[in-house]
Amino acid sequence: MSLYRNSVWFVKGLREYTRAGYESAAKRFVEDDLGVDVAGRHYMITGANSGIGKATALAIAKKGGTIHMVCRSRERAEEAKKEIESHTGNQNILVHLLDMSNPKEIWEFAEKFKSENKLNVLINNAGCMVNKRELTDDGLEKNFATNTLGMYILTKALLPALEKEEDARVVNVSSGGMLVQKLTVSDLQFECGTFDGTMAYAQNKRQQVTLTELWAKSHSKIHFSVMHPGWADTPAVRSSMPDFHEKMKNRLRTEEQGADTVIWLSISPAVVKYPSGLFFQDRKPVPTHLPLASTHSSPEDEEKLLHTLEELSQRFVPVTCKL
Ligand SMILES: NC(=O)c1ccc[n+]([C@@H]2O[C@H](COP(=O)([O-])OP(=O)(O)OC[C@H]3O[C@@H](n4cnc5c(N)ncnc54)[C@H](O)[C@@H]3O)[C@@H](O)[C@H]2O)c1
Repeated sequence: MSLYRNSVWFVKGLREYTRAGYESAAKRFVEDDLGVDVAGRHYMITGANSGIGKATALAIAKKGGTIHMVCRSRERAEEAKKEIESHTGNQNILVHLLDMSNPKEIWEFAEKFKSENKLNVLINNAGCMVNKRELTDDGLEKNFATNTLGMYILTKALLPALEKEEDARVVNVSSGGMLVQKLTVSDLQFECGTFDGTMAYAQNKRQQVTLTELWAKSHSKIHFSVMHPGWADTPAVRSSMPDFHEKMKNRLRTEEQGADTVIWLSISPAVVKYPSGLFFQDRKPVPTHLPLASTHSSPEDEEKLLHTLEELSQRFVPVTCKL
């Protein structure tokens, strides 16, 4: 079944996820959709110093939005901030240092952020594919800590701030790779069997889709979406998937093409015509399962994911945030 899923997915990818796939899809884009001025609105983008995150930050800064860049490295973040400022003339670009694999730091950051800022749109873009099973200082598997638990805690902690604002949105940058995975909740940190970084990443990205669907149901004041950027030529693809990059480099999307749907979901008034909780590719909702792939999960498993993440995340709430 896994061979079936991988083959169907790769053929689909060659048709849809490449640069040619983007160019073909872009023929139906409505130009006016991005014709908005978002001055006064605040956008938080995780992993905003490179790739799709930076292209998103640049485009939204051009439209006048205040950008909160959430990054790990001060040096790389400051360099990207300068580039965004000089390209756009927008001076409302703020850098926040945060390691998305450190749950305690995320809780602390979100508490402080909420007390000092407003937030209209959260863009969960930071992500990683670590190919060997590595643990963080907290003993968490690195892909899970960054892609699932970190994203869960940041979103959870910022929901009250988002709920206070008009037209609040959460945009989760997942991956079409999740189509090959069925949600697994019994082994969230990949302790059993042989570790496969690509599959761990795809499982995390499936979890992001499930979380988006669940949050959309329980938080009606916020518009949630999750998306696949296509296959874009970014530092992550170059370093984590060197063989794939080598074979595909002439067919990959640019970072801007990968970011297009993130930008559209974050700023366009056209988006809120769609129900909350959908999975998008090239400005269009698309199915979250491949045909005949048996990847549908039970409502019990989906609830269990939420419950397990909530329980785990609470272990890292600093005393100051509990007061
Ligand atoms: N490029 C693609 O083809 C592709 C395809 C599908 C999904 N994606 C997703 O797009 C998103 C952006 O990736 P990209 O391709 O632009 O790669 P990238 O390497 O340019 O960007 C990833 C960003 O996440 C940041 N990041 C990673 N771990 C972090 C941590 N612990 N704390 C803080 N920041 C952290 C990195 O520093 C970087 O800024 C990711 O979620 C990725 O999974 C990309």
